[in-house]
Amino acid sequence: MKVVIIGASGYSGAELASLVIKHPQLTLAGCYVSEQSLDKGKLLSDLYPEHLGLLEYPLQPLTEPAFQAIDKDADYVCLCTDHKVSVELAPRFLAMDKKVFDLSGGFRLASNTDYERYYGFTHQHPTLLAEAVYGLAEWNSAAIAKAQLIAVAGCYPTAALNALKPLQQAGLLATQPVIINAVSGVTGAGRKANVGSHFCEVSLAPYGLFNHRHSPEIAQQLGHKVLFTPHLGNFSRGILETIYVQLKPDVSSAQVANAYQLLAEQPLIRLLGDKIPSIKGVANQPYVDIAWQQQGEQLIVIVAIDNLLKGAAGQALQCINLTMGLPHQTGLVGAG
Ligand SMILES: NC(=O)C1=CN([C@@H]2O[C@H](COP(=O)(O)OP(=O)(O)OC[C@H]3O[C@@H](n4cnc5c(N)ncnc54)[C@H](OP(=O)(O)O)[C@@H]3O)[C@@H](O)[C@H]2O)C=CC1
Ligand SMILES: CC(=O)N[C@@H](CCC(=O)OP(=O)(O)O)C(=O)O
Repeated sequence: MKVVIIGASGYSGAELASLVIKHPQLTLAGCYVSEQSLDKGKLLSDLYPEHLGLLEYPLQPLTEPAFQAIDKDADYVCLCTDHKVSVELAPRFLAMDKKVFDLSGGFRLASNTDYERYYGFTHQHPTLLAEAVYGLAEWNSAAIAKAQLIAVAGCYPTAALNALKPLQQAGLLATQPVIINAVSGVTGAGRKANVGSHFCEVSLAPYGLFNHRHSPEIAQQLGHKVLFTPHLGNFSRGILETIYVQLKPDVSSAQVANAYQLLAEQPLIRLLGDKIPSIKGVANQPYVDIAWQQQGEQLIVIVAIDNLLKGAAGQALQCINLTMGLPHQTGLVGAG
């Protein structure tokens, strides 16, 4: 399959390019940036010297001739662009009958009202919200395999949902909101310059209190209320979430362990038992690491992912694998 990446100069786009190029059954058919991009014409490896010798791909401006070339040459289009840009671009590629993998939040929520409230824009293609399949690979694999538009799950939601869905499905959550405290590395904020993610400014601080766009995404997919607070930490990549769960009365530790057995055979999920997940354990890895401890009705779940891999490019590749009938981990673990 031939894959093009729109927004290839960004952190998630470049990560995805580096995965596609090593995948045994994919060809990287083009790397695109905006028509006005300061990076157009540069090689991806000029921007990311760690990929020297691997990503010698020119960054092409997304012009009308580029759209025609994509129509002719590509099977899959990956949008590694801002939400609003993705909302504009996806219908164009869907009309060309391409499969579209959108890494933004542009098609993840069901309601246009939530776009206005949490994203600050009115969705221009609300009918596609019902058509888009949520790309949380372990939980939605059958629908992803058949979908034309995949809304790859958000980074914080990927960690939270893998940690909480087993408990929710087993009916173990009490009615109180689940409290999610999350810390992300700075690549989560994207590559372009901005004071908030400047080296000298970042320490450790919460943001998006009560109104982060991942709150409705997690609640919608979990079917349970959450109180989600992200923090920005002074490291490059990785997300760690400490999640406080009130269990229903008399839920035993065996019931909790049984609930997580649902994930035990998943190749990209690691249940760590009595080891504690950490950023170090997942940085540059495609896995979700999960562990928990229980005291009576209180459960603390710790979950960690790499925001650019399982939280973005890795999960996008996992979704591509599913549409091709390949195992989840092809191109992500070992020789594929
Ligand atoms: N970083 C992360 O950890 C994660 C990011 N995501 C999502 O993925 C998307 C990309 O994020 P990230 O990689 O961090 O973003 P970056 O800001 O690092 O990259 C954005 C990319 O989009 C390009 N771009 C901007 N405007 C256009 C346009 N009109 N047409 C084509 N290309 C354009 C940029 O290049 P240029 O401006 O030079 O044209 C750049 O290549 C976002 O929606 C984000 O929410 C999802 C999960 C995790
Ligand atoms: C540290 C940081 O700024 N993180 C971003 C989330 C990462 C991202 O781009 O979000 P999606 O997974 O929804 O695409 C934020 O809080 O908006």
